[in-house]
Amino acid sequence: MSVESAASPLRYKRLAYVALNVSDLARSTAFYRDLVGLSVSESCEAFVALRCSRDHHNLLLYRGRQPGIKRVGFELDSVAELATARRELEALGLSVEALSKEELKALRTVDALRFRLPGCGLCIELLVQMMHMAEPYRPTVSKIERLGHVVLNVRDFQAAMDWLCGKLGFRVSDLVPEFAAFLRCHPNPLHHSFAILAGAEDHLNHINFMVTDIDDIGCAMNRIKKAGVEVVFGPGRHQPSESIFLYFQDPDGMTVEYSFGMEKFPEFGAREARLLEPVPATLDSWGSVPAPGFGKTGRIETPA
Ligand SMILES: CC(C)c1ccc(C(=O)O)c(O)c1O
Ligand SMILES: [Fe+2]
Repeated sequence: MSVESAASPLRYKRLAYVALNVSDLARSTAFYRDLVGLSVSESCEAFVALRCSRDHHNLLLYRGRQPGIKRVGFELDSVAELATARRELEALGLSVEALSKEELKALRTVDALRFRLPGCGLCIELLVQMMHMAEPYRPTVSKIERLGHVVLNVRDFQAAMDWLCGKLGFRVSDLVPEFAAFLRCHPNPLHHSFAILAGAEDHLNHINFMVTDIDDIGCAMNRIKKAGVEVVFGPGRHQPSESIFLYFQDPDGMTVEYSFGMEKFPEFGAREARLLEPVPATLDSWGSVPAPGFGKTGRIETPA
């Protein structure tokens, strides 16, 4: 299995936000605010916007018939880079959607486009400049550093790899052959902002928030258990990114991860992707075992 990434004109600044469909907007808003520790920037007819940074939103919650992932947004550096990305995506034969002025205004974003990842159909938004809020994000129950990554299970692992790394400019940081690929959105230095796992179905596996302190992991475990929320994996340490982690379930059963620590890569001269042994210790060197509900719930929204 190849771990090569093709040179691509697509250059990502960072993972900016994830949009989820939830069955009960008020219940999920309370969960992500009070237990996860995000702050609500806005609640409008279409969505609730929450953040863990100066951005207007790092998480958007939409009322949806089936819980799952609606889209994921990556920020690019400039309007010029967005124009390059549009040409590149169209040259790849993808159908690129422009956002209406109204939607850009509602999303507090200068410009953006959307396309779907062939295969699983995930809607990917590329955006430029989300509004910075006047007030800094004030951590509450946990010192969240950023929205860290999004992980999907995909039926056709190799096809997803070919698109993401062969055409869309993601780089492989680590590969567990035929099982998992941890991808960085080059030239962003984080070990992974996106990952795919081989699965029987296409679905969301989990979303991740990175915390600034190991105590945030320990305190979260007790806070979450006390609230009657199921811990579905951990605490433990991942070998790929070297992070310490804890996974728990949101009110719809979608999996949320907190992690502390992550390897960073330079833009040039980065180490090669490693081939990691497909054994449980690769995923957790402390030896915890995922519960049956880990990473199971979350439909990928595709057009009706
Ligand atoms: C168990 C899942 C797929 C996993 C494995 C490794 C890392 C990491 O190295 O950071 C993750 O974040 C994961 O979610
Ligand atoms: Fe993760």
